[in-house]
Amino acid sequence: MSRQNSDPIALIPTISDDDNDVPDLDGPDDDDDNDDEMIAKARAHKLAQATKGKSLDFNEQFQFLLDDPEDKRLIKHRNDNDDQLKTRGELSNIDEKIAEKNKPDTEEENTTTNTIEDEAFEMEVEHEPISDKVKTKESKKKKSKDKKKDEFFEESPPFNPDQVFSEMKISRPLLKALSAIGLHSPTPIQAATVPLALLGRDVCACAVTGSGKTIAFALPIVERLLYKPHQTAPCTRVLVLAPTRELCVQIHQVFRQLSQFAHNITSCLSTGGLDLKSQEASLRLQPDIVIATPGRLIDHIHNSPTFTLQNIEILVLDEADRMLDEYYFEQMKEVITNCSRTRQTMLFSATMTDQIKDLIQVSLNRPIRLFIDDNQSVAPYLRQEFIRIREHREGDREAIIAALLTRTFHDRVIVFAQTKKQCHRMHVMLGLLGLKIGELHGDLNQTQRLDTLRRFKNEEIDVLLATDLAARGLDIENVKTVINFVLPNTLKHYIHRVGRTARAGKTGRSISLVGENERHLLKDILKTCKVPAKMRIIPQEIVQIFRNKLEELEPDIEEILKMEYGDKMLQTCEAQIDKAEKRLKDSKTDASNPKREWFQNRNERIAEQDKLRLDPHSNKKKKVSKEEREQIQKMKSTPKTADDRVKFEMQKVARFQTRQTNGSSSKRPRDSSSFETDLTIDKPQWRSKSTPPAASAPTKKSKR
Ligand SMILES: Nc1ncnc2c1ncn2[C@@H]1O[C@H](COP(=O)(O)OP(=O)(O)OP(=O)(O)O)[C@@H](O)[C@H]1O
Repeated sequence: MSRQNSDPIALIPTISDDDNDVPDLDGPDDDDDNDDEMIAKARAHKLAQATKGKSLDFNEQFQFLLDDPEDKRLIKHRNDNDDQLKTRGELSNIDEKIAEKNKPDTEEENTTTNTIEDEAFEMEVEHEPISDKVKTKESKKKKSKDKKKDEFFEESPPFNPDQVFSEMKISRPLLKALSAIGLHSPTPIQAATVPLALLGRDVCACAVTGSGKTIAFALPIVERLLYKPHQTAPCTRVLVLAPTRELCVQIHQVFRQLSQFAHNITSCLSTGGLDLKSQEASLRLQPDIVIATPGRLIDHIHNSPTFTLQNIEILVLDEADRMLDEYYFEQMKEVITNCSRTRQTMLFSATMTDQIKDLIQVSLNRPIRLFIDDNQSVAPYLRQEFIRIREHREGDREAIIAALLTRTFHDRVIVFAQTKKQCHRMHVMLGLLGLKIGELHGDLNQTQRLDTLRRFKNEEIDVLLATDLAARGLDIENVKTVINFVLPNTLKHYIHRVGRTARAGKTGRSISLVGENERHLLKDILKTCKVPAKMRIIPQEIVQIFRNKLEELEPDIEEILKMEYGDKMLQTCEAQIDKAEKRLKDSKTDASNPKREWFQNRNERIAEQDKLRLDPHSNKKKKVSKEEREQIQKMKSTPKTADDRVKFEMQKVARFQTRQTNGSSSKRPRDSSSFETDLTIDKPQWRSKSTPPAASAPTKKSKR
């Protein structure tokens, strides 16, 4: 018992004591624990206590989906597989290729597939007692240290968590809009933020994923715009920045919903991937609200003559910690220096880090700290499960994903992979197993990305395979399960990924595959668990069946990937020809088409990109030795095994982590003075409210 207590990730068994088949997450050392019933009961009681009375956070109108899909997991796998084979909705190119492969060309081929499915089915029914088992794992709770009072922040005044929207100082058109969306009472972050934001205060807000942060900033913004002076010339007064295009689209939709009865409020998107000219035309109309990704916004600042941020009254950084990390550092610096100095600034995220103190110190005015949850919490009704991958069994991962999706978690699932390549491969692989799949990552064009999201939202596809592009902010209704093919780079990444489920007071489940090399992050995750995590065990026999199945599919997978590669090459050539033609045409009308400008010159831009690269080999400009080149070539050409593919995924995580721990060479200095210096060199008094805004921003303009 004492050993169990001292073990940071001790297990509470939830299965019968005499079942010796169940491996332990902590390895052979812990296999002989006594499964002490007393402890189990005490912890179950604790769990019940911990989860009691949480409904206060949300409306009573909310539906809590408490029926546990675990209970239904052994039902009718065969029928489900058949159902999944039925096509629904439009098929993309890759889906057509998969469907072609899946077509029963000959009777013989069909029988083989059936036999495999039969085996899988029989195996599961025969060995039902050893099907997936789940053990409970309790976190070792760290006693929270006394939080140091922060010198930069003002403490938040108390707020009333029980009020309804109609009791807040909100105008009729907004109340009508809230009621039309079906919202009646604010979530805690909304109750805390709205009154302060209406007073024009700067805030730094942190609340768990899915807790309604978007409405927390959108509501007071719309309210304030309702009272804009009538006779003034139109100008852009609100800027919301978010890290991904999809998130911007979503925030834009929320603003439109909230302002549906306020006819004089206009908003516009400014994100990459969408048509530049039509965006320029929209921005010329001076919409009240612009929702943007930083890169495209900077493009407009420098190249759309009438667009300026000098009239910005409210600046919101959604996913603020991401917006202020090294990837966006230079761009954010540029945006913030261009914004009016007298603005109100609001920062929101589920994971605020100390890094953003740099910005708070220099750019926020007496900010109020609104931490509804600590910055390491996952959603309250999230059930966290982990599947242990033993050493030398790394190649099981794809088979385990296939087993989970075909046997247990059939729809409303997001699977996260580390690389675009793995996402794409799994799309083909799972498609050949008859599942309805979509992929979402940076290798797709914007139309494909938005189309995949639409199809997942409309339930035309059951499983969304995504990279971290989809990890932050996306609010997709009723996502039941999030699966991590490998654990992500950091705890923060994990919190955002699993936050795609269990949103707005609903339940959800995350399942993460954890190998030996990922145990350190697992321990960090378990330390933050308020509700004991579970360990899911998939019998090795089942895993083997799926491995065999995937091995049989391998030639088809490779063929489809090859065809895809050919198509992609063709598309790239076509795009290059189009670009060349356009350049030729433009050069004839050069005077009317001045070159677009960027805030960095070419060399600065290349140096910036090089610094941000995780993979030094991907730098085409860098001189690579002959041996290195041969090694890269070998790596690319060797047909990869399932183990190799996982290794590749893990390498990416490792590269990120290495850079985080010792990456001073690639990372910018993050001390506050550097940020302050960066921001104040050009504008010594840029935050001073007494100083009127500069007529034009003193930015470096250079040819792009
Ligand atoms: N007051 C409310 N009552 C009920 N539901 C709400 C309320 N406010 C927001 N929601 C719903 O909660 C869901 C999550 O909201 P939102 O996307 O703003 O979360 P978030 O906190 O920004 O999450 P993330 O950290 O993942 O970005 C949305 O579907 C939204 O409609």
